Amino acid sequence: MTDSSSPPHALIQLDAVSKRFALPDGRVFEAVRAVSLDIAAGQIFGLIGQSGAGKSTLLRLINLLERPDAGQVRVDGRDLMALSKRELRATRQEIGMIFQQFNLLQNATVSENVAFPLELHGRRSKAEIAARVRECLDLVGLADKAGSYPAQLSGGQKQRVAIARALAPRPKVLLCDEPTSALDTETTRSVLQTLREINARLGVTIVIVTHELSVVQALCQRVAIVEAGRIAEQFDVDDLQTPRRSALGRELAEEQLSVQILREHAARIAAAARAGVPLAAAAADPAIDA
Ligand SMILES: Nc1ncnc2c1ncn2[C@@H]1O[C@H](COP(=O)(O)OP(=O)(O)OP(=O)(O)O)[C@@H](O)[C@H]1O
Repeated sequence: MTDSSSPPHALIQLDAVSKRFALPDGRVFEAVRAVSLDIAAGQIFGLIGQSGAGKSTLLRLINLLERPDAGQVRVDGRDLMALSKRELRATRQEIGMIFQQFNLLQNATVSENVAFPLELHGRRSKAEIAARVRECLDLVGLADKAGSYPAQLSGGQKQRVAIARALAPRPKVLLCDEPTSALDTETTRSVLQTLREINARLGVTIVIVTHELSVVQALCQRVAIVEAGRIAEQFDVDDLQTPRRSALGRELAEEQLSVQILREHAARIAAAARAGVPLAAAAADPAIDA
C-alpha cells in the first residue's frame, strides 16, 4: 500500500511525532516533541545531540520499538501505526537495527545468529537460509567465523555479525544506535567503512544515532541536530556555506573545515614531493597545487 501523495524520495517520514515517558515520581517527561523529519531513500542520515536529547527514542520511533503518543510514522509510504501486529512484524523485516552492545545470542554461533531473523519469519528452506547467511557473512568479511561463538570475537567482529544479522532479511532501512561507541578508533573506522559499502552496494538507507562528530563526518550525507526532543536544525554534511544555527552544527562545520585544510595541506606536500620541491617550502606555498 503506497500513498501516492508521498514524495517518492522520502523513504522515512515522521510527521509531528511525540513520545512521553512517565517518570517514577509521577511526572511526565517529553522525550520527543512534535518532530517532523523526512529521510530520503538511499541516504546515510545522522541524528546527533547531547546525552538525553532524545536521539535514541527518535530512532526507535522509526520501527515503532517506541510507539509515538502523537503523530505519524511512514516507512516506504506505509503508515506503521495503522498496521496490525502481524503486518508490523512483517514490515519490521524491512527495517534492520543494530545497537551499541551488539545484542547477539551468546549461546548461538555466528551463523545461527545471522540465520535467526530468517528462521523467525517467512517460509524459507534450510538451504535458502544457509545461502543467505553465507552471503551476509561475506558482505561483512566474516565468512571464516561462521562457526565461532560471540565470546570468541572482537568488538568489531561482533558488530559485523550484528550488521550481517540485520541485513539477512534484505531490509530497506538499517537503524544504527551508537554502533561504534563501544569500539576503539581503528575498529570504528572499519565498521564505518562496512556501513558505507553496504549503503553503496545495496542501496540500504542508514539512520545512525551518534554523539561522535567524527562519525557524522566520516559517514553521513545529511544530519539532524537533536536538542531537548526537537530538531534544532538539519543540513547536508557537505554544505559549509549555509550558516549553522546550533552550537553542535557549528562545531561540526569547524571540524570539517580543519579536516579539509589538513587534506589540502597533505595533497600539496604530496604534489611537491612528486615535483622534487623541499617539504618545508611546499607546506608554506599555496601555489603548489595537487
Ligand atoms: N523508557 C523510558 N522511561 C523513562 N524515561 C526514558 C525512557 N527512555 C528514555 N527516557 C528518557 O528520555 C530522554 C531521552 O532519552 P534518549 O535515550 O532518547 O536520549 P539520547 O539522546 O539517545 O541520549 P543518550 O545519548 O544518553 O542515549 C532521557 O532523559 C531518558 O532518560
